[in-house]
Amino acid sequence: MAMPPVLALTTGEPAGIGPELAVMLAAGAPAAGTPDRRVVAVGDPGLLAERAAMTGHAVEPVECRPDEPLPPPMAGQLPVWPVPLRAPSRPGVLDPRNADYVLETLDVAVRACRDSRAAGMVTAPLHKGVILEAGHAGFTGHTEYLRDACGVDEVVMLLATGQALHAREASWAGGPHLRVALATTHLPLREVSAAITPERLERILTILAADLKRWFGVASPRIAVCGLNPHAGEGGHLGREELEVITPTLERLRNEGLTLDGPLPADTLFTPRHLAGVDAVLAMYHDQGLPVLKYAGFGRAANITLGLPLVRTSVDHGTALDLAGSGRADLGSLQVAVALAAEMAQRA
Ligand SMILES: NC(=O)C1=CN([C@@H]2O[C@H](COP(=O)(O)OP(=O)(O)OC[C@H]3O[C@@H](n4cnc5c(N)ncnc54)[C@H](O)[C@@H]3O)[C@@H](O)[C@H]2O)C=CC1
Ligand SMILES: NCC(=O)COP(=O)(O)O
Repeated sequence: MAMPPVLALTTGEPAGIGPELAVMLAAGAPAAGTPDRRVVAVGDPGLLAERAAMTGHAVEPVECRPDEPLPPPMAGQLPVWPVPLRAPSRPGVLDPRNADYVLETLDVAVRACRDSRAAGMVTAPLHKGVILEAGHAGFTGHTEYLRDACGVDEVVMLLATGQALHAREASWAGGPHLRVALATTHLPLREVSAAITPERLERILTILAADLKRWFGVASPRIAVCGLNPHAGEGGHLGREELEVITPTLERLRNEGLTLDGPLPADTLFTPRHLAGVDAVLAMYHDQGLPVLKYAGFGRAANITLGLPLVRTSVDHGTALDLAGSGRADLGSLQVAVALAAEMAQRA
């Protein structure tokens, strides 16, 4: 039987803002221009009902079976594929007993995507620290968890904001319309240099170029690559990774047909002269690229995992434990992430 094209929204860390954002999404009208995809929350229906009441939203979670079509849409109802909390959850108070709950919501969504019961998954934020505390050694985030769950060798974290969220041909032409990808994701800074290998850069750039074409319709992507060191190494005086690893790798990939600028000093790459005509920037590490992206569009950006055999988008923020239960969290990034997943699902 043909299934309705739904997006699975994992509701994330139960003590964070994810559950109330799911409720707020169900309470509001779809963002303008969003392709018609229904959202089914993945999480504990009781938790969602409690957060709806706490934040003053008249939203009723309706339990549905993941292997059956959703009931007809009704205003004020939020369909839920149920996953039971392992322990009661209070806003702002982390409990390692719920780590398995959070991971199970991801497993349910991945299975639904792989079985074509969902057109894609959108993830509300989880708390990496509490999952590690619960004993899931090596857990570093959705991106790496989904890589392993899908059995692929490499994935790429890309954040986008503004017009750069949408499939189009035109490259950067001014304004806060950025796509920023990362060569390394959740690594301590002291381990970044060793992780910047020719093999990793080649895998990341190959996926990035292919998925800019696939998901964003960029026919011949041009990617600007940051150096690792100040002034891209200052000719080897401030670090040798550019000379020994990054430059030769870019050279080899150019010979294979990729259009790559750099390595460029990261402090000047994010200026109009260097961004003009660029389709994405590759930063070497998390806090080299993401502060710029978040300055340009925090709350209106989405995170996309490239290289997966399924559509996954996410919010640009974390669990915001300080806001959980208050109803004051900004819904903007989740709306953007849902709209982008719906758009990507049309191209899948
Ligand atoms: N997609 C995901 O699952 C992500 C998870 N995280 C995780 O979240 C946890 C907390 O991370 P932090 O660095 O504290 O970042 P955070 O994004 O949770 O909070 C940073 C600041 O932004 C504010 N903020 C965040 N989201 C907001 C929203 N929707 N509306 C209004 N204000 C908002 C918070 O109140 C706080 O002041 C960490 O465990 C981190 O790993 C962080 C980023 C993404
Ligand atoms: N800063 C982005 C981030 O931490 C997102 O991580 P992930 O859980 O989506 O892998």
